Amino acid sequence: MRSGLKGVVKKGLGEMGFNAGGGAINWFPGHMAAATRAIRDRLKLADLVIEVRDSRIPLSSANEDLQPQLDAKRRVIALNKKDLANPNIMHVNCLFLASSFSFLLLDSILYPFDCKWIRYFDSCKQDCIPINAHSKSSVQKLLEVVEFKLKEVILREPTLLVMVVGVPNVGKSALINSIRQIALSRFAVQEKKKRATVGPLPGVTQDIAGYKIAHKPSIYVLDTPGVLVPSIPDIETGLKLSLAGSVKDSVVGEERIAQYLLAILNTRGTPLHWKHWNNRKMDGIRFESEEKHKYNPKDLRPNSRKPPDVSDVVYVENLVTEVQCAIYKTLAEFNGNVEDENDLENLIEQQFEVLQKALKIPHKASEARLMVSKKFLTLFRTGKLGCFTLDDVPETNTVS
Ligand SMILES: Nc1nc2c(ncn2[C@@H]2O[C@H](COP(=O)(O)OP(=O)(O)OP(=O)(O)O)[C@@H](O)[C@H]2O)c(=O)[nH]1
Repeated sequence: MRSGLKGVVKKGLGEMGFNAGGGAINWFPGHMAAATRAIRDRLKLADLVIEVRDSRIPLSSANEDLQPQLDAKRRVIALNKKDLANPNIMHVNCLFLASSFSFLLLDSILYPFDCKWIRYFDSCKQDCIPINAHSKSSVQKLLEVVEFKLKEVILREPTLLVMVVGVPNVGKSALINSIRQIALSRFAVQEKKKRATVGPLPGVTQDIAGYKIAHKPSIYVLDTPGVLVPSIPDIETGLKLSLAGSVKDSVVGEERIAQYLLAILNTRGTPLHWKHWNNRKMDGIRFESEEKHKYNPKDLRPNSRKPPDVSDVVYVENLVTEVQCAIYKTLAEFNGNVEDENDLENLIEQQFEVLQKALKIPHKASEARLMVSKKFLTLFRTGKLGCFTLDDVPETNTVS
């Protein structure tokens, strides 16, 4: 980890003060403890497990406590939300299965040179496929892998159980709904059409629910509540999980998560690339901060009865451009060293100020900083700021 970022992350420990012992980020409410026990029990019966992880954090979104049990099962890791991850390392053609399924491997020519994550999981002999749970074709590819892995068992078992597990908010329910849609069209399953509940906040699913997706043999998929480990190993993993939305915002605090995001962007120099994306627009940017918008922090639109002149899409596009322009300018004009903890903190403070303006949050708003953080995080989480992969590929296992 870069030194400036490390300092900010470390400082977060003291300032957040989650517990007297040093402030680890943990979210393990009662329902998660109960769900973890139930998942462990059901895992014994599962014929195959789809472990859903977040493509932006392929390692940090693994539930480490469940790994020994998952290692012993037929498993496919679905790296979901690939549309939000860096495409260079989550390329759409990067269906890569471990050597036991080598005949399904795509020709190596199809791999972009830096398809590092896919290569990493291959080096661990772990079947993995990047997906977008909302895309039928993407889920279809996952199903092909699942069916292939179940081929032997399908011949001898009348009923099969596929479990979908993962940390909160990685898209398990969205995936199950897509699987059911595909299955209903393919197998004409005679069953009342119930849907798994999908939501933007973590912890939506609190019960284990089964959905029949095929008959002869009957195949059931089990949706499970997202579960974290009782003790997240280090603060940076906790911050990454928070940034991806797997830890409830109130556990860490939106401001701290937004500061972490800014620290990542600055130390990676990401805003310097935004200049090129927005080159045409940047010249014409007008800051409209003096306009007094009543603001609803839950979404990105002003809470005004009169709709904005421009369409919603254009409004959000302009907002994104203004935000990117503001962050770019502060970084480009910054005389300090982003690798220095104090300098980086000063820069982030400046960026909070310009963000307030760019996000059109009134100067006197009592909770302006919180509103800036919420809006900024929403832009990141919806992919409006671009695609990011926050975890680094472990070097020791990377195939060169
Ligand atoms: N961009 C994008 N968003 C997704 C994708 N899959 C799911 N989502 C969104 O992520 C959020 C969480 O999805 P859920 O399916 O509720 O996640 P979950 O894992 O079931 O969540 P818990 O109930 O907390 O365990 C929702 O807003 C989904 O629309 C994806 O592939 N890409």
